[in-house]
Amino acid sequence: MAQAAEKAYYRFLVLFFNCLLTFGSYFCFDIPSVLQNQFQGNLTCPNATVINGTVDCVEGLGMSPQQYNLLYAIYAWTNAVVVIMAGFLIDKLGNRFGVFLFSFLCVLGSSLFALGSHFRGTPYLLPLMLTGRLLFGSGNGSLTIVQNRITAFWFKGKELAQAFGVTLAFSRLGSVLNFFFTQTFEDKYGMQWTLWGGALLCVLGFVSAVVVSALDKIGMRQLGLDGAIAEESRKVRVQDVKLLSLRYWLLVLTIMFFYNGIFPFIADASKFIQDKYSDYSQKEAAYVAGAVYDSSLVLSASVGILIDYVGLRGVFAVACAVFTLPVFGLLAFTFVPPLVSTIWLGVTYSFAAVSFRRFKSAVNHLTHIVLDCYIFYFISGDGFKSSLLTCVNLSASIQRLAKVSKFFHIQPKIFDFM
Ligand SMILES: N[C@@H](Cc1c[nH]cn1)C(=O)NCC(=O)O
Repeated sequence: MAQAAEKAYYRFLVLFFNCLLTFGSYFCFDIPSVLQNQFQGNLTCPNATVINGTVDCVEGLGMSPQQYNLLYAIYAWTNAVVVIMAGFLIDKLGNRFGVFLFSFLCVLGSSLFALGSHFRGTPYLLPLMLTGRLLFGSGNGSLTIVQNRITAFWFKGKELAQAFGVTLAFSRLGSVLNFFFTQTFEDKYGMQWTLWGGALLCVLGFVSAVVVSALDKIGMRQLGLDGAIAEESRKVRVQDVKLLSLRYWLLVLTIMFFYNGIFPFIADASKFIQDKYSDYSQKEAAYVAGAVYDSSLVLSASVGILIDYVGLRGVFAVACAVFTLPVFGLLAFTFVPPLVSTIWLGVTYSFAAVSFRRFKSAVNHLTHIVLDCYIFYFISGDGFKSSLLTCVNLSASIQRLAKVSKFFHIQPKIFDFM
């Protein structure tokens, strides 16, 4: 008689909880962007006046723009560094250990971040919130790697492309809902409850980690694969990195510079829109900024099918980098409604993300490293130092790339492209 783990419902159950792993952390990642006004708002508003129904002083945490951007930079740096070690750790200790550890780090990080907001006006606020983002950054990127490994294992040779599409869509849904609801929630319940709400969504991720681990363990045992996977993982050699071609590296660089423009922009987009285009409320500005993720959510699946059909991933990646350039021109030098720019950015982002993700979990690992480094590059303006670090990260992470690709037997696909 066929075991439960061999049936379709079992792997779709795994997929459902696997998707929930990152839903909350993606939601949390951009909470600061929606609430940038409050993060940078005044500690008190003693002489506030109301003009046309809006108060001219926003009460908030009193951060400077630099301190606000540091929240994203510290996430990016720890994410980038930890993801390198995470790869090796997961290889040695397994997916189950990975989901527990990294989803726990997300919970811890987002909780510390929320706790920090209670220390408004004290010297503890920034260290607590930065430590929160640091721990959150240590968990989130690495969690996506384990998530993709689990999807790849359960859907290898079956509905793999669709499963990756659904996983990505679920994460995007987290981002989209953040830009739709966080401001309304903050209006009603205040900043502290909003941040605790984000932490609660990360707890949902942790609960899903428990369920996914259990399903994975039971299923692997039924399939008699537990030992085989560990053995395969140990056989992978670091020298395999030499097999990656110049064409592959060029694609990596393209995506790296591409992401450099996307996430730093989203981090500051809501406030930028309010500052530059005077007739946008905070809520409207968040909707417009979130349109990058909205279009990505809507398009990812169809773009995936298109790229699977026509191939040319490298061409798509380069083309969307080129077509993104005018967006920043529009935003900087014209008054064309910003929704045009954010939807446009969402379209090119979808093509870039999908064409890159077609290299499966191994490359996803690399994506996180490169894009996160470049968030710092953008924010700090310290190009040389961060470029150096990125190179170090790249070479270290490519070792992991070779490992993971072998592990999932996806090398033939990668080398097809090259
Ligand atoms: N580490 C995440 C950061 C992120 C960005 N938006 C939501 N979370 C990441 O690198 N994601 C890659 C992606 O394409 O979403």
